Amino acid sequence: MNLAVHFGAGNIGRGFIGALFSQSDYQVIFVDIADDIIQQLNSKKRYNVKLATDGQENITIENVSGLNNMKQEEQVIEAIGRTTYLTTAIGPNILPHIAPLIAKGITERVKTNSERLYVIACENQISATDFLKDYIVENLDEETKKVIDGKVLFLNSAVDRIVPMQHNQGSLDVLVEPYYEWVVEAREEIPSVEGMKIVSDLAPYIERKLFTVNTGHAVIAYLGYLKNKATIHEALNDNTILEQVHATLAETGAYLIKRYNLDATEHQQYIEKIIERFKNAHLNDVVTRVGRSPIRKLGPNDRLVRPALEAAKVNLSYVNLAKAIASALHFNDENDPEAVKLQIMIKEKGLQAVLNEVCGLDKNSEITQKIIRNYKAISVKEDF
Ligand SMILES: NC(=O)c1ccc[n+]([C@@H]2O[C@H](COP(=O)([O-])OP(=O)(O)OC[C@H]3O[C@@H](n4cnc5c(N)ncnc54)[C@H](O)[C@@H]3O)[C@@H](O)[C@H]2O)c1
Ligand SMILES: O=P(O)(O)OC[C@@H](O)[C@@H](O)[C@H](O)[C@H](O)CO
Repeated sequence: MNLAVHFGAGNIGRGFIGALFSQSDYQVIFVDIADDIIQQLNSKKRYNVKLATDGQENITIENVSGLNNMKQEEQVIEAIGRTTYLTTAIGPNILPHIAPLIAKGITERVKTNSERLYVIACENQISATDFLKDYIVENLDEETKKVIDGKVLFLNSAVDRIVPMQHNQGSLDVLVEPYYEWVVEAREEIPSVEGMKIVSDLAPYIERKLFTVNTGHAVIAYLGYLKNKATIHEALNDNTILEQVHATLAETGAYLIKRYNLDATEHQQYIEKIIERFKNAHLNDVVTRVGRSPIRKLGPNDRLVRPALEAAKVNLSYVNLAKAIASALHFNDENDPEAVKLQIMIKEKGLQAVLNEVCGLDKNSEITQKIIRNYKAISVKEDF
């Protein structure tokens, strides 16, 4: 049986990527720092993926186990030595922290194993695997750096499945939406995994996903948060929020259609399908999860700022994206370390400096001015 080593036994790890490997007859070793999850994986050796539908269908996931990367380094290195795939779903900010251990695993592996290793970061970030590769290479000695070409293949990917926070403390089971899409960029044949779609150019897929699913999600989360809505589906019941999502996705859509020569009707259907996915009340997806890590989400290459900048470059509207950015700057969840940090930064440095430092926006640019105007409008009047 082939092996897949997956870093991050969280929602996407167990509910999507690990599950697909298991269903494709791979043995799956999850690597995580959460002791309770690792212990349960090793004692139960199985869990259920539950579909967020009226029927709540169950899929049993087997051949799974776990390792703690902080406490079981040697075992992780040994597993990397014999795995076919090494995947992650851990959050883009965590990739630099797991890279040293992966580098150790690769260093040992290439000494004895000539089989190719396939590395895929499954994160909501453009070129996440390229970033992971750079972090890993920084941790390799010169000799290993010379031999990894051809022995380790780093493949970028786009992952799409809504997996909310789980409200089942003590259980490994994961509630997921039925829809999923996993697109991997590869220019040669790679070992097959059920549900993995191979493309030669990922750019249109990842941009379409990030700037539709994740931009739309962010708009609902940040406006929902401002209007005291607990969940995404509840926020979408508010017509002003629903209208704002449509208006913002019309802006990202205009950019995507122009940039990738998409069919406008098909893209509109894609948008409608995604908004229907957001309405799934079985998911009970809280706005604080979807809005989490606002500093990351406000980054220059992420779901809000990048499409606004791209739209501006080609003279397309970004009025509603500017509103979304302004609402993200108001996200003040006290349980979210990045939200807390962002609010302190705004207080101490001012909005213009934060837009420059966090979003990479020029202090005097038109987009900065638009965001500041919207930010102030929200401060004085919450319904906009
Ligand atoms: N949940 C979704 O709907 C969804 C969909 C598509 C993509 N994603 C992306 O997948 C990634 C993971 O998201 P998630 O929702 O599964 O998050 P999650 O918080 O449920 O899972 C992350 C896991 O990583 C583990 N972890 C954190 N730091 C670690 C470390 N240093 N070493 C080992 N393990 C560590 C955590 O313990 C946790 O189990 C993110 O990049 C996210 O954007 C999520
Ligand atoms: O995971 P994040 O924090 O980048 O974004 C939050 C949600 O938008 C995201 O997890 C979606 O549920 C997911 O990307 C759907 O495929």
